[in-house]
Amino acid sequence: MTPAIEVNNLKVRFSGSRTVHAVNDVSLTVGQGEVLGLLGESGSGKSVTLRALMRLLPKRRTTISGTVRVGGEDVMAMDDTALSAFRGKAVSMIFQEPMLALDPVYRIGDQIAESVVRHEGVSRAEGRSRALEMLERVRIPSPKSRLEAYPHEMSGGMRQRAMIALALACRPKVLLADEPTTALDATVQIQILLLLRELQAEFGMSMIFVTHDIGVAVEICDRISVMYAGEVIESGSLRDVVRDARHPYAQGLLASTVHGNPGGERLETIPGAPPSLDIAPAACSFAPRCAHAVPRCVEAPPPVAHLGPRRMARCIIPAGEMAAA
Ligand SMILES: Nc1ncnc2c1ncn2[C@@H]1O[C@H](COP(=O)(O)OP(=O)(O)OP(=O)(O)O)[C@@H](O)[C@H]1O
Repeated sequence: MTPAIEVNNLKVRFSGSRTVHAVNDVSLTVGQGEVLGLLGESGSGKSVTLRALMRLLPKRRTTISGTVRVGGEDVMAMDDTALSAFRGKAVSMIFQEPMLALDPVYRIGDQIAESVVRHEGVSRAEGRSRALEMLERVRIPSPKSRLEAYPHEMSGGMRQRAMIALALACRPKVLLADEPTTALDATVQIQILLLLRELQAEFGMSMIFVTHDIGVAVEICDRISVMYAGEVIESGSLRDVVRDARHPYAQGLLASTVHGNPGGERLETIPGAPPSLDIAPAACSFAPRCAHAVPRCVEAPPPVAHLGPRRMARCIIPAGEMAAA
């Protein structure tokens, strides 16, 4: 079966007052109906990767290479007309800040109806009835009267639900979620995660879910790719990565969270800071912070250890090359 999303060797570089190698050779595959978590600390390139998939990056001073296929379609080859049909119909995106998706000057019902009319060519009345159905699906209280509300008249959690209703109104096959629950308090966060998981299963959507929080990833993801300094350094099933991470950075990231450390031992932090992204990595980006690093780690790119079907780590230790180094 064609994967829902296939990214190969994606590279994104920004050049302005300084050069930023934000995404370095990222490859990802998301199966139909699968939820992939993109996990990593701030600045590791998660959002840029997600935006590249929808071609939402600024055109000026941005260099993108690699291939991106969504539902088998070559996204990099799409012209503006194809892109605007693709966004919101085949693939939708939700954000931490709902006002990036909602227009402050239009009523919620009109925004959803307009999107359905534009993408599906249905009548205005049908668009309105889909808007009502979607507000009901995301369990917004008093959905009929909320059709007439402006975004600023809603609470944060309700705006988040309205954004999800808008994103899913045209039943996209793929949903890209960029930390959609990070700004919410814990109770609302879990409600929104459960809602997303329910809608994902019901609509059979594939998803990439960006988060820096392993606790959130555990609630919603089937698979995990861990990013560090613009690279995917480990991928596998949620269970494999959380229980048996093989890359020293992934191990450190998990040991620094309660979820990765169920024994309740003292939480550890990783000493040092991520590297500057002004040059493309020529060796292991984590080596300067890695307790296991040997000279080879700073001299050449790390080998990719294939640890099983759809399971990999980019490090000499799982690759079994430590002794030879
Ligand atoms: N338009 C841009 N121009 C220049 N640099 C950018 C641009 N967008 C992102 N960057 C840089 O690219 C790098 C990766 O950013 P990205 O937003 O993908 O990180 P992230 O992992 O999503 O972190 P966060 O969770 O903080 O958003 C960062 O160094 C960021 O400053």
